[in-house]
Amino acid sequence: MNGTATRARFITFEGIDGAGKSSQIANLVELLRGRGLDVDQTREPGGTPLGERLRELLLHEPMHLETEALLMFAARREHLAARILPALAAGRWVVCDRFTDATYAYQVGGRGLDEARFEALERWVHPDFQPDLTLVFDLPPEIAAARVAATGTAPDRFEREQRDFFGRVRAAYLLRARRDPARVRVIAADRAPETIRAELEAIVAERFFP
Ligand SMILES: Nc1ncnc2c1ncn2[C@@H]1O[C@H](COP(=O)(O)OP(=O)(O)OP(=O)(O)O)[C@@H](O)[C@H]1O
Ligand SMILES: Cc1cn([C@H]2C[C@H](O)[C@@H](COP(=O)(O)O)O2)c(=O)[nH]c1=O
Repeated sequence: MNGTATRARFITFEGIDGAGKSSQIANLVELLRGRGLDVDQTREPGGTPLGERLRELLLHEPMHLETEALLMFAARREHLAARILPALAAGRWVVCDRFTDATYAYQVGGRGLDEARFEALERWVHPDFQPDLTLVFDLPPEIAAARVAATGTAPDRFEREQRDFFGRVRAAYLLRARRDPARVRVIAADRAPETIRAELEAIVAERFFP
């Protein structure tokens, strides 16, 4: 990648559980730092001490669907105020594992949260603010489930959901991408890691370092 981007950017990674975001996030962060950029890598739910405590509840404690959506946005409000916006203002790039598209995909698409409630929360928590680029890792739920199972770690409340849940989450991500194609890029995640890495690098280069 050549050239210099003018301002710090907010880049988010999305996809169903097991889509393969983690290693590609690490690749991107390494790539950006290699360009001499200051990069803050973070995640949702989480990213702040309070957000990490909310994450524990969200991933393990049974709760009402609307409680889940409210806690996701509560953690996000804190994350924006305490970390994301100050980092961007200071010129640090922010790379985040999941953001509001995940609430649309999981709570609206997966669980059936009323879309108007989601929109009200999004408008409240971050009016006029969206990621500069969102990368949706797309793959069939059965492949993702096999990858998660192969890790051998105990599944959390979301990972224990059935295939049809992840089918709805996947469809909601793709709908969100179709609605905002300038921001959201879909990456076929059922390919070799090196192929995905190369595509990711090309997208970022084209977008920010033309
Ligand atoms: N392209 C790939 N092909 C095959 N396996 C992969 C690929 N990418 C990642 N994996 C493996 O799949 C598993 C899940 O990957 P990873 O943890 O990166 O997914 P994730 O999207 O971050 O998942 P989650 O959202 O559940 O944290 C890991 O064991 C990882 O090594
Ligand atoms: C931000 C956000 C996340 N989720 C779900 C999606 C995942 O199952 C977990 C987070 O775990 P990860 O594997 O570390 O990505 O939380 C959600 O349902 N809604 C959201 O807004």
